[in-house]
Amino acid sequence: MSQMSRPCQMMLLVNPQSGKGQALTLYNNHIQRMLNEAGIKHTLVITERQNHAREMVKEADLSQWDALVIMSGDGLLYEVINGLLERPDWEEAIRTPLGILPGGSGNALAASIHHYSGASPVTSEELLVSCGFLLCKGLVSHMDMVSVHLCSSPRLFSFLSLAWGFVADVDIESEKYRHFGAVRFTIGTLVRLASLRVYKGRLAYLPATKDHNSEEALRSNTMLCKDRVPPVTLPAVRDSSFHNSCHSNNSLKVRRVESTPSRSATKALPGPHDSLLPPLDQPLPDDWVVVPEEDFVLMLAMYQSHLAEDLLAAPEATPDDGVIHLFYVRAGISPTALLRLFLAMEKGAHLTTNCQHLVYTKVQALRLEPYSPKGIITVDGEVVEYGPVQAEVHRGLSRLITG
Ligand SMILES: Nc1ncnc2c1ncn2[C@@H]1O[C@H](COP(=O)(O)OP(=O)(O)OP(=O)(O)O)[C@@H](O)[C@H]1O
Repeated sequence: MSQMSRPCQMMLLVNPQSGKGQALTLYNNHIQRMLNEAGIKHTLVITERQNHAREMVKEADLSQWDALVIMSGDGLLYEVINGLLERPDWEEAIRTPLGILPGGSGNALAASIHHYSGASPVTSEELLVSCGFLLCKGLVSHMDMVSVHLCSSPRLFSFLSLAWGFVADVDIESEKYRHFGAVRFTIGTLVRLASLRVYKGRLAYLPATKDHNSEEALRSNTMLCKDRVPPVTLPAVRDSSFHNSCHSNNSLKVRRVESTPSRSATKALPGPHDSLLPPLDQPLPDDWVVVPEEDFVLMLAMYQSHLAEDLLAAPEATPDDGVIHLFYVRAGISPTALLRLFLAMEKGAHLTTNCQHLVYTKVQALRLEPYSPKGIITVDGEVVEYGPVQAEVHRGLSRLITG
């Protein structure tokens, strides 16, 4: 963790439609004064439509900005990260410190940052104030980034989660309740529990090793991504008003293949090289583990602690631990037992419930091949192309203001 020179020029992107549609009011009532009192100059940018933020950061002169801060749900940060990684100078661009202030209904990253600070859980409004304070402190950590390959869409980058089955369905089906705020997930969970279904597919993963998530591994990535040098001369001041088994080892290694991982079709595109993933249509190397079951209720890959404000899905996760926290729930679990798991998840206690259907393991990469022709896969809560998907973690690739 390093001390950021006080963010002298911050671009604050606010999505006025996020969550209950109150992000601008929250900015005016809480954040503007906090930033002004902390002496942080910021330019307010109100996003006007989908992909506005993505296009803006793709084109922006990043030397003018010490930090890009998002006040919205996680969806806007997802756009910003993918915009940065689409730039020809992606290696430098992705080192721009990123911040988040909760303005959506999920606010998973904001809740994770609050959790990493060691503070006890808080209400939604208190979370905003807490994240505001952490932002003003301006400490920057590394944050893992996961590259995600889909069948025919371009590779994309994820900072939070990859979901299939129950969690993805609840996330998307509950969007119609987003004006209720975080309660939307509870409503969505109850609705989906009433018609619990089984999702068929094949799941495989490359287990995490001590070596790959060691401090040395982070340092080697850090050497590639040296901390951003603050601009020497700052532009003129901007007007801020412009505006268990839970556990695992029952999996079998099965596939044997001749081929070694080759660079996939994305090699000409910006972004880091995925050294662990063969092309999606090719077999996996034999050090991958193929899960023996093919009937699931959910698959959830997490790289931050929180799945939503009040869902501590991966209690052990830290922003730069270099691992994907992989959970899956096997078919056969009763709706009551699944509800119990989600209730326990509010305190991160689901891993100690002795649920025989829940499996948790840490991985470096994974591949999922759903069998059913239709369904939902989400990346950071956004719907992506449905079909085979694979992902690889890049330790500490980006920078996150964690306070
Ligand atoms: N002015 C706007 N009008 C409509 N959509 C917008 C606008 N600005 C941004 N967006 C889009 O809204 C989408 C959702 O944003 P985001 O996830 O940040 O909020 P949310 O959906 O309310 O939050 P959550 O995911 O926590 O429910 C993003 O894809 C973003 O591109």
